[in-house]
Amino acid sequence: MPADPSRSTDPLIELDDARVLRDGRAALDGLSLRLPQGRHTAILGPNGCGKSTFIQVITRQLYPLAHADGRAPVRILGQSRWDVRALRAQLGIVTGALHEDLLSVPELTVRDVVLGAFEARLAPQDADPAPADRQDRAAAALARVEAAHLDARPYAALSTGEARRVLLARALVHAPRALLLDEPAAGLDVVAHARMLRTLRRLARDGVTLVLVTHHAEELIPEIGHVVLLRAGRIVADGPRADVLTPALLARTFGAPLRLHDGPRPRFELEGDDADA
Ligand SMILES: Nc1ncnc2c1ncn2[C@@H]1O[C@H](COP(=O)(O)OP(=O)(O)OP(=O)(O)O)[C@@H](O)[C@H]1O
Repeated sequence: MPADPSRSTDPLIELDDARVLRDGRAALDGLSLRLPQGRHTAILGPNGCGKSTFIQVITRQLYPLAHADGRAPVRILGQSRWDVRALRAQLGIVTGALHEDLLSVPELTVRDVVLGAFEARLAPQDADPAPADRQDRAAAALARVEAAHLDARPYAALSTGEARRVLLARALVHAPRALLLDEPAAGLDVVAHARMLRTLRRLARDGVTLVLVTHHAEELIPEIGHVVLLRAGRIVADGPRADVLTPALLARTFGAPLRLHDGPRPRFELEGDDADA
């Protein structure tokens, strides 16, 4: 990362012909993408299109093949190499995989989970108790997502909706400029779902850039003005929301006649779908 990445005006995420093989097959097949700071973007596509692979590339759990000419296939804020801790301070990440990892340590409290972000670990280990400024920031991050009351609860005992808010607080504790969110409202009940979308809208309006990776239409909150459609590890379309979410491009992406009813509560309609069939 640069000496002071907080001043960088480089694109948030750049992929240059990124190719990732899994079991010998291309999960990302020459993906080129440029997501600038300040633009809320959704990466949308069906199961298996490469969304999780994309996230794992950003979190450095997977690496694209190197280019023969030395070009970097992935850059974040202009850097092709980055330290995980420095990255988290710029780009908070909320994924189901992180949730699973946190569940593997049953004694963690919610406060531990948020404090762990300062050390890029599941739980804090540097000092016990953590320094007062970190405690204050953890409390503020929990309050920001209306989860202050969960502070002392065991993370493993939370409901899905509560845990999702805590993950969001953990991602926000560094006041990152951007959030990378993997299906942030999936699996939540109707109230938790609406609350999560409301929180995301507020964060977007507060100036946190959102990069949302999803196949759920309802997560396309109005602040998302740019959409990238992905199919089989390739880009089908990349452009302004209204230009991209067309029946023709959605059909090409999902392989079926799909229409988006856009608006405050976007939803997909599969044409010809008959509940009695
Ligand atoms: N651990 C793995 N080993 C081998 N192949 C994998 C692995 N994980 C994913 N793949 C393959 O890589 C491709 C992209 O998968 P990926 O999980 O990135 O898609 P996705 O869009 O996140 O799907 P979903 O919406 O179902 O989570 C798929 O063809 C998938 O079968």
